[in-house]
Amino acid sequence: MPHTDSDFLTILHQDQVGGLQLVKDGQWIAVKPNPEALVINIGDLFQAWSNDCYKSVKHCAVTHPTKERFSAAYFLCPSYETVIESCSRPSVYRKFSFREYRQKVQEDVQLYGYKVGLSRFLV
Ligand SMILES: O=C(O)CCC(=O)C(=O)O
Ligand SMILES: [Fe+2]
Repeated sequence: MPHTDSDFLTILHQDQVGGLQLVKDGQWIAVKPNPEALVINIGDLFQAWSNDCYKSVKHCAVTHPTKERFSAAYFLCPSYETVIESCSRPSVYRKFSFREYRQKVQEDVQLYGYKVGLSRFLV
């Protein structure tokens, strides 16, 4: 399922089977598996905090037809009370708490079946 992560940063490890894909310049590309390396994904909060300077990457994990794949993800999130606001002006997004963000994501998924994400918080 293509998505962006609703956190600040994701630290990811995938084994040699691979399967992680991301969108670059409008095209899906496979992330070359390297069991010796960690993949660092920028999340939605990082994007908002940087005022869109850094983008939360759209990605997904696809399974191999015959080989089992293993991946482990660590989601770096602030406390729910943390207010996300960029110090750059003009600000692309209104300030919001992580709690508010998570609630909105959950609400949208329940209502529409998908995450709307940061565009809900555009100024
Ligand atoms: O399994 C993977 O390589 C990615 C998993 C992922 O994107 C996620 O859990 O948010
Ligand atoms: Fe993800």
